Amino acid sequence: MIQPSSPHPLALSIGDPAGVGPELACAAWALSGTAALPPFFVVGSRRVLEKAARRRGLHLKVRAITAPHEAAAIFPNALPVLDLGDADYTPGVPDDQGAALALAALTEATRLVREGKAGALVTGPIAKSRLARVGFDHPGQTEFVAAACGVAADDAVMMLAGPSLRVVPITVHVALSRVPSLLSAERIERRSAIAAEALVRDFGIPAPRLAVAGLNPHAGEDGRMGSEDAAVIAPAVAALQSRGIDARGPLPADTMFHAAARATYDVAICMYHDQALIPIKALDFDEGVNVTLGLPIVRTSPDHGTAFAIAGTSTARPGATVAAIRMAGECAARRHGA
Ligand SMILES: NC(=O)C1=CN([C@@H]2O[C@H](COP(=O)(O)OP(=O)(O)OC[C@H]3O[C@@H](n4cnc5c(N)ncnc54)[C@H](O)[C@@H]3O)[C@@H](O)[C@H]2O)C=CC1
Ligand SMILES: NCC(=O)COP(=O)(O)O
Repeated sequence: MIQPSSPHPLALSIGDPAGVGPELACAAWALSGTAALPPFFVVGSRRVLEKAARRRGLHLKVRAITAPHEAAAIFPNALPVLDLGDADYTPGVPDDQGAALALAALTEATRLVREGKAGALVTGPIAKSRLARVGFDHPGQTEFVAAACGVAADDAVMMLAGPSLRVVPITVHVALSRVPSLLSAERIERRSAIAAEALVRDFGIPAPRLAVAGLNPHAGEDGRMGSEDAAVIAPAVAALQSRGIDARGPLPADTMFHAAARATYDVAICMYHDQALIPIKALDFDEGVNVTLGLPIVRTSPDHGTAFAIAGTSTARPGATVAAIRMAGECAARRHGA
Protein backbone atom coordinates (compact mmCIF):
# COMPACT_ATOMS: atom_id res chain seq x y z
CA MET A 1 0.00 0.00 0.00
CA ILE A 2 1.35 3.45 -0.84
CA GLN A 3 1.46 5.57 2.28
CA PRO A 4 0.75 9.29 2.17
CA SER A 5 3.99 11.16 2.76
CA SER A 6 4.78 13.40 5.68
CA PRO A 7 4.28 17.04 4.66
CA HIS A 8 7.64 18.04 6.13
CA PRO A 9 11.21 16.85 5.61
CA LEU A 10 12.77 14.79 8.38
CA ALA A 11 15.39 16.26 10.73
CA LEU A 12 18.57 14.21 11.21
CA SER A 13 20.83 15.29 14.06
CA ILE A 14 24.48 14.86 13.13
CA GLY A 15 25.56 12.88 16.22
CA ASP A 16 29.08 13.09 17.59
CA PRO A 17 31.23 14.58 14.81
CA ALA A 18 34.13 12.27 15.76
CA GLY A 19 31.93 9.22 15.21
CA VAL A 20 30.40 7.71 12.10
CA GLY A 21 27.30 9.96 12.16
CA PRO A 22 28.47 12.64 9.69
CA GLU A 23 29.78 10.25 7.04
CA LEU A 24 26.67 8.04 7.32
CA ALA A 25 24.39 11.07 6.91
CA CYS A 26 26.26 11.80 3.66
CA ALA A 27 26.18 8.15 2.61
CA ALA A 28 22.43 7.95 3.27
CA TRP A 29 21.85 11.02 1.12
CA ALA A 30 23.96 9.47 -1.66
CA LEU A 31 21.74 6.36 -1.46
CA SER A 32 18.49 8.27 -1.13
CA GLY A 33 17.48 7.81 -4.78
CA THR A 34 17.98 4.05 -4.92
CA ALA A 35 16.71 3.58 -1.37
CA ALA A 36 13.67 5.81 -2.05
CA LEU A 37 14.20 7.82 1.12
CA PRO A 38 11.95 10.73 2.07
CA PRO A 39 13.58 14.18 1.99
CA PHE A 40 15.64 14.96 5.08
CA PHE A 41 18.04 17.62 6.29
CA VAL A 42 20.90 17.38 8.74
CA VAL A 43 21.06 19.56 11.83
CA GLY A 44 24.75 20.07 12.50
CA SER A 45 27.70 21.55 10.70
CA ARG A 46 28.09 22.15 6.96
CA ARG A 47 31.89 22.09 7.20
CA VAL A 48 31.94 18.80 9.11
CA LEU A 49 29.64 17.17 6.57
CA GLU A 50 31.74 18.42 3.66
CA LYS A 51 34.92 17.08 5.23
CA ALA A 52 33.29 13.75 6.11
CA ALA A 53 31.95 13.33 2.56
CA ARG A 54 35.33 14.15 1.03
CA ARG A 55 37.14 11.74 3.30
CA ARG A 56 34.67 8.99 2.37
CA GLY A 57 35.13 9.73 -1.33
CA LEU A 58 31.57 10.91 -1.80
CA HIS A 59 31.04 13.65 -4.33
CA LEU A 60 28.10 15.54 -2.99
CA LYS A 61 27.10 19.12 -2.42
CA VAL A 62 26.13 20.25 1.05
CA ARG A 63 23.81 23.27 1.02
CA ALA A 64 22.99 25.37 4.05
CA ILE A 65 19.33 26.12 4.71
CA THR A 66 17.89 28.61 7.14
CA ALA A 67 14.58 26.82 7.75
CA PRO A 68 13.32 23.23 7.32
CA HIS A 69 10.83 24.12 4.59
CA GLU A 70 13.74 24.93 2.24
CA ALA A 71 15.03 21.36 2.40
CA ALA A 72 12.61 19.60 0.05
CA ALA A 73 13.54 21.65 -3.00
CA ILE A 74 17.27 21.27 -2.36
CA PHE A 75 17.24 17.58 -1.41
CA PRO A 76 17.26 16.08 -4.93
CA ASN A 77 20.51 17.88 -5.77
CA ALA A 78 22.32 18.47 -2.49
CA LEU A 79 22.33 17.47 1.16
CA PRO A 80 20.54 20.23 3.07
CA VAL A 81 22.00 21.24 6.43
CA LEU A 82 20.84 23.57 9.14
CA ASP A 83 24.27 24.86 10.01
CA LEU A 84 24.96 25.38 13.71
CA GLY A 85 28.58 26.35 13.08
CA ASP A 86 31.97 24.88 12.44
CA ALA A 87 33.67 22.18 14.49
CA ASP A 88 36.87 20.20 14.08
CA TYR A 89 36.53 17.04 12.05
CA THR A 90 38.87 14.57 13.67
CA PRO A 91 37.22 11.17 13.24
CA GLY A 92 37.95 8.80 16.09
CA VAL A 93 39.05 11.56 18.45
CA PRO A 94 36.04 12.84 20.41
CA ASP A 95 36.33 16.10 22.29
CA ASP A 96 34.11 18.49 24.23
CA GLN A 97 33.63 20.84 21.27
CA GLY A 98 32.25 17.97 19.19
CA ALA A 99 30.06 16.78 22.05
CA ALA A 100 28.68 20.31 22.37
CA LEU A 101 27.84 20.33 18.65
CA ALA A 102 26.14 16.93 18.98
CA LEU A 103 24.07 18.17 21.92
CA ALA A 104 23.14 21.43 20.17
CA ALA A 105 22.09 19.47 17.06
CA LEU A 106 19.98 17.04 19.07
CA THR A 107 18.32 19.91 20.92
CA GLU A 108 17.54 21.89 17.78
CA ALA A 109 16.37 18.92 15.72
CA THR A 110 14.05 17.86 18.54
CA ARG A 111 12.65 21.38 18.82
CA LEU A 112 11.92 21.57 15.09
CA VAL A 113 10.04 18.28 15.13
CA ARG A 114 8.13 19.15 18.29
CA GLU A 115 7.05 22.43 16.71
CA GLY A 116 5.86 20.60 13.60
CA LYS A 117 8.46 22.19 11.31
CA ALA A 118 10.05 18.82 10.54
CA GLY A 119 8.15 15.58 10.01
CA ALA A 120 10.16 13.24 12.27
CA LEU A 121 13.39 13.06 14.22
CA VAL A 122 16.28 10.78 13.29
CA THR A 123 19.11 11.00 15.79
CA GLY A 124 22.71 10.32 14.82
CA PRO A 125 24.83 8.35 17.28
CA ILE A 126 26.22 10.05 20.35
CA ALA A 127 28.51 8.79 23.09
CA LYS A 128 26.51 9.30 26.25
CA SER A 129 29.57 9.61 28.47
CA ARG A 130 31.07 12.30 26.17
CA LEU A 131 27.84 14.31 26.13
CA ALA A 132 27.58 14.07 29.91
CA ARG A 133 30.79 16.13 30.03
CA VAL A 134 29.02 19.05 28.34
CA GLY A 135 25.82 19.02 30.38
CA PHE A 136 23.76 16.17 28.96
CA ASP A 137 21.85 14.89 31.98
CA HIS A 138 19.98 11.86 30.63
CA PRO A 139 20.77 8.15 30.32
CA GLY A 140 20.35 8.39 26.54
CA GLN A 141 18.71 10.24 23.67
CA THR A 142 15.44 8.39 24.35
CA GLU A 143 15.04 10.05 27.73
CA PHE A 144 16.24 13.41 26.38
CA VAL A 145 13.58 13.43 23.67
CA ALA A 146 10.93 12.24 26.13
CA ALA A 147 11.73 15.12 28.47
CA ALA A 148 11.63 17.60 25.59
CA CYS A 149 8.17 16.28 24.72
CA GLY A 150 6.92 16.40 28.32
CA VAL A 151 6.67 12.60 28.52
CA ALA A 152 7.86 10.72 31.61
CA ALA A 153 11.08 8.85 30.84
CA ASP A 154 9.49 5.52 31.74
CA ASP A 155 6.66 6.09 29.29
CA ALA A 156 9.06 6.56 26.36
CA VAL A 157 9.55 2.98 25.26
CA MET A 158 12.65 1.91 23.37
CA MET A 159 12.04 -0.59 20.60
CA LEU A 160 14.71 -2.03 18.33
CA ALA A 161 13.32 -3.15 15.01
CA GLY A 162 14.82 -4.97 12.05
CA PRO A 163 13.69 -7.23 9.24
CA SER A 164 13.87 -10.34 11.50
CA LEU A 165 12.73 -9.11 14.87
CA ARG A 166 11.34 -6.35 17.10
CA VAL A 167 12.38 -6.16 20.74
CA VAL A 168 11.47 -3.91 23.67
CA PRO A 169 13.67 -3.84 26.78
CA ILE A 170 11.61 -3.09 29.92
CA THR A 171 14.68 -1.87 31.78
CA VAL A 172 17.31 -0.13 29.66
CA HIS A 173 20.51 1.63 30.66
CA VAL A 174 20.88 0.31 34.20
CA ALA A 175 23.33 -2.04 35.85
CA LEU A 176 22.30 -5.67 35.62
CA SER A 177 22.34 -5.94 39.41
CA ARG A 178 19.50 -3.41 39.61
CA VAL A 179 17.22 -5.13 37.09
CA PRO A 180 15.24 -7.44 39.43
CA SER A 181 14.32 -4.60 41.78
CA LEU A 182 13.27 -2.38 38.86
CA LEU A 183 10.87 -4.96 37.44
CA SER A 184 7.28 -4.68 38.65
CA ALA A 185 4.09 -6.05 37.16
CA GLU A 186 2.78 -2.49 36.72
CA ARG A 187 5.90 -1.35 34.89
CA ILE A 188 5.97 -4.35 32.56
CA GLU A 189 2.26 -3.95 31.84
CA ARG A 190 2.48 -0.19 31.22
CA ARG A 191 5.50 -0.29 28.91
CA SER A 192 4.18 -3.33 27.03
CA ALA A 193 0.82 -1.64 26.50
CA ILE A 194 2.55 1.47 25.13
CA ALA A 195 4.45 -0.79 22.72
CA ALA A 196 1.26 -2.55 21.62
CA GLU A 197 -0.51 0.75 21.00
CA ALA A 198 2.42 2.08 18.96
CA LEU A 199 2.58 -1.06 16.84
CA VAL A 200 -1.01 -0.35 15.84
CA ARG A 201 -0.62 3.39 15.31
CA ASP A 202 2.85 3.72 13.83
CA PHE A 203 3.47 0.29 12.30
CA GLY A 204 0.02 -0.60 11.01
CA ILE A 205 -0.18 -3.95 12.85
CA PRO A 206 -3.88 -4.19 13.80
CA ALA A 207 -3.60 -6.78 16.62
CA PRO A 208 0.03 -7.05 17.69
CA ARG A 209 1.21 -10.31 19.30
CA LEU A 210 3.49 -9.81 22.30
CA ALA A 211 5.89 -12.52 23.50
CA VAL A 212 7.01 -11.67 27.03
CA ALA A 213 10.36 -13.08 28.13
CA GLY A 214 11.10 -14.43 31.57
CA LEU A 215 13.96 -13.07 33.60
CA ASN A 216 15.56 -16.24 34.84
CA PRO A 217 16.79 -19.40 33.11
CA HIS A 218 13.83 -21.47 31.87
CA ALA A 219 11.54 -18.65 33.01
CA GLY A 220 12.26 -19.64 36.58
CA GLU A 221 11.66 -23.42 36.24
CA ASP A 222 8.64 -23.34 38.57
CA GLY A 223 10.44 -21.17 41.07
CA ARG A 224 13.54 -23.31 41.34
CA MET A 225 15.64 -20.75 39.44
CA GLY A 226 14.17 -17.46 40.57
CA SER A 227 10.87 -16.02 41.71
CA GLU A 228 10.35 -12.98 39.46
CA ASP A 229 8.88 -14.92 36.53
CA ALA A 230 5.88 -16.16 38.51
CA ALA A 231 5.60 -13.31 40.99
CA VAL A 232 6.05 -10.31 38.69
CA ILE A 233 6.02 -11.19 34.99
CA ALA A 234 3.10 -13.64 34.93
CA PRO A 235 0.72 -11.10 36.59
CA ALA A 236 1.80 -8.48 34.05
CA VAL A 237 0.96 -10.83 31.19
CA ALA A 238 -2.42 -11.60 32.78
CA ALA A 239 -3.13 -7.89 33.13
CA LEU A 240 -2.25 -7.29 29.47
CA GLN A 241 -4.54 -10.14 28.43
CA SER A 242 -7.37 -8.71 30.50
CA ARG A 243 -6.98 -5.48 28.53
CA GLY A 244 -7.50 -7.43 25.31
CA ILE A 245 -3.82 -7.39 24.32
CA ASP A 246 -2.51 -10.57 22.70
CA ALA A 247 0.32 -11.28 25.14
CA ARG A 248 1.82 -14.56 26.33
CA GLY A 249 4.59 -15.46 28.71
CA PRO A 250 6.76 -15.50 30.65
CA LEU A 251 8.66 -17.49 28.02
CA PRO A 252 12.14 -18.94 28.44
CA ALA A 253 14.29 -16.32 26.72
CA ASP A 254 16.79 -18.79 25.32
CA THR A 255 14.25 -20.34 22.96
CA MET A 256 12.37 -17.19 21.92
CA PHE A 257 14.61 -16.01 19.13
CA HIS A 258 15.04 -18.88 16.68
CA ALA A 259 13.29 -18.43 13.35
CA ALA A 260 10.17 -20.54 14.03
CA ALA A 261 9.63 -18.86 17.40
CA ARG A 262 10.03 -15.39 15.91
CA ALA A 263 7.28 -16.13 13.41
CA THR A 264 4.75 -16.40 16.27
CA TYR A 265 4.97 -12.83 17.56
CA ASP A 266 5.32 -9.21 16.45
CA VAL A 267 7.46 -7.99 19.35
CA ALA A 268 9.51 -9.62 22.08
CA ILE A 269 9.15 -7.87 25.43
CA CYS A 270 12.47 -8.36 27.22
CA MET A 271 13.41 -7.71 30.82
CA TYR A 272 16.80 -6.05 30.35
CA HIS A 273 18.96 -4.34 27.74
CA ASP A 274 21.14 -7.21 26.56
CA GLN A 275 18.33 -9.77 26.57
CA ALA A 276 16.73 -7.59 23.90
CA LEU A 277 19.69 -6.13 22.05
CA ILE A 278 21.89 -9.20 21.66
CA PRO A 279 19.41 -11.08 19.46
CA ILE A 280 18.54 -8.11 17.30
CA LYS A 281 22.14 -7.02 16.82
CA ALA A 282 23.09 -10.61 15.99
CA LEU A 283 20.31 -10.88 13.41
CA ASP A 284 19.84 -7.37 12.05
CA PHE A 285 22.84 -5.22 12.98
CA ASP A 286 23.10 -3.59 9.55
CA GLU A 287 19.41 -2.71 9.31
CA GLY A 288 18.46 -2.32 12.96
CA VAL A 289 16.54 0.76 14.01
CA ASN A 290 16.06 2.13 17.49
CA VAL A 291 12.61 3.75 17.65
CA THR A 292 11.05 5.51 20.62
CA LEU A 293 7.41 4.57 21.19
CA GLY A 294 4.84 6.55 23.15
CA LEU A 295 5.94 10.03 22.10
CA PRO A 296 3.89 12.74 20.42
CA ILE A 297 6.62 12.82 17.74
CA VAL A 298 8.30 10.10 15.69
CA ARG A 299 11.94 9.45 16.67
CA THR A 300 14.28 6.82 15.24
CA SER A 301 18.02 6.20 15.30
CA PRO A 302 20.40 3.62 13.84
CA ASP A 303 20.86 0.75 16.29
CA HIS A 304 24.63 1.19 16.42
CA GLY A 305 26.72 3.74 18.26
CA THR A 306 29.48 6.18 17.40
CA ALA A 307 31.95 3.47 16.30
CA PHE A 308 34.87 5.84 16.92
CA ALA A 309 37.41 3.17 15.95
CA ILE A 310 36.24 3.04 12.35
CA ALA A 311 35.08 6.65 11.88
CA GLY A 312 36.72 8.20 8.84
CA THR A 313 37.89 4.84 7.43
CA SER A 314 34.98 4.47 4.97
CA THR A 315 34.15 1.06 6.41
CA ALA A 316 31.04 2.07 8.39
CA ARG A 317 28.04 0.53 6.68
CA PRO A 318 25.10 2.90 6.10
CA GLY A 319 22.25 0.35 6.24
CA ALA A 320 21.02 1.13 9.75
CA THR A 321 21.00 4.87 9.09
CA VAL A 322 19.12 4.34 5.82
CA ALA A 323 16.64 2.07 7.65
CA ALA A 324 16.17 4.63 10.44
CA ILE A 325 15.38 7.38 7.93
CA ARG A 326 13.00 5.13 6.01
CA MET A 327 11.20 3.96 9.17
CA ALA A 328 10.85 7.52 10.46
CA GLY A 329 9.28 8.54 7.15
CA GLU A 330 6.88 5.58 7.18
CA CYS A 331 5.78 6.12 10.78
CA ALA A 332 5.30 9.85 10.20
CA ALA A 333 3.32 9.11 7.06
CA ARG A 334 1.03 6.72 8.97
CA ARG A 335 0.38 9.37 11.60
CA HIS A 336 -0.17 11.98 8.92
CA GLY A 337 -2.56 9.71 7.05
CA ALA A 338 -4.40 8.70 10.18
N1 LIG B 1 22.03 5.58 18.81
C1 LIG B 1 22.99 5.94 19.66
O1 LIG B 1 23.21 7.10 19.91
C2 LIG B 1 23.86 4.87 20.27
C3 LIG B 1 24.99 5.27 20.93
N2 LIG B 1 25.82 4.34 21.47
C4 LIG B 1 27.05 4.86 22.06
O2 LIG B 1 28.12 4.62 21.17
C5 LIG B 1 29.32 4.49 21.90
C6 LIG B 1 30.08 3.29 21.39
O3 LIG B 1 29.35 2.11 21.73
P1 LIG B 1 29.73 0.64 21.31
O4 LIG B 1 29.17 -0.26 22.31
O5 LIG B 1 31.18 0.57 20.97
O6 LIG B 1 28.86 0.35 20.01
P2 LIG B 1 29.06 0.75 18.49
O7 LIG B 1 27.79 0.40 17.82
O8 LIG B 1 29.56 2.13 18.33
O9 LIG B 1 30.21 -0.25 17.95
C7 LIG B 1 30.15 -1.65 18.16
C8 LIG B 1 30.91 -2.39 17.05
O10 LIG B 1 30.18 -2.31 15.85
C9 LIG B 1 30.95 -1.66 14.83
N3 LIG B 1 30.03 -0.79 14.10
C10 LIG B 1 29.18 0.11 14.63
N4 LIG B 1 28.50 0.72 13.66
C11 LIG B 1 28.92 0.20 12.50
C12 LIG B 1 28.59 0.43 11.12
N5 LIG B 1 27.67 1.34 10.76
N6 LIG B 1 29.22 -0.28 10.18
C13 LIG B 1 30.15 -1.20 10.53
N7 LIG B 1 30.49 -1.47 11.79
C14 LIG B 1 29.89 -0.77 12.76
C15 LIG B 1 32.03 -0.89 15.56
O11 LIG B 1 33.16 -0.68 14.76
C16 LIG B 1 32.29 -1.79 16.77
O12 LIG B 1 33.13 -2.84 16.37
C17 LIG B 1 28.94 4.41 23.37
O13 LIG B 1 29.27 5.63 23.96
C18 LIG B 1 27.44 4.22 23.36
O14 LIG B 1 26.80 4.88 24.42
C19 LIG B 1 25.57 3.00 21.38
C20 LIG B 1 24.45 2.55 20.75
C21 LIG B 1 23.49 3.45 20.15
N1 LIG C 1 21.61 0.57 23.43
C1 LIG C 1 20.78 1.53 22.81
C2 LIG C 1 21.34 2.86 22.94
O1 LIG C 1 22.35 3.05 23.54
C3 LIG C 1 20.62 3.99 22.33
O2 LIG C 1 20.06 4.73 23.35
P1 LIG C 1 19.38 6.14 23.06
O3 LIG C 1 20.48 7.15 23.03
O4 LIG C 1 18.65 6.05 21.79
O5 LIG C 1 18.48 6.33 24.23
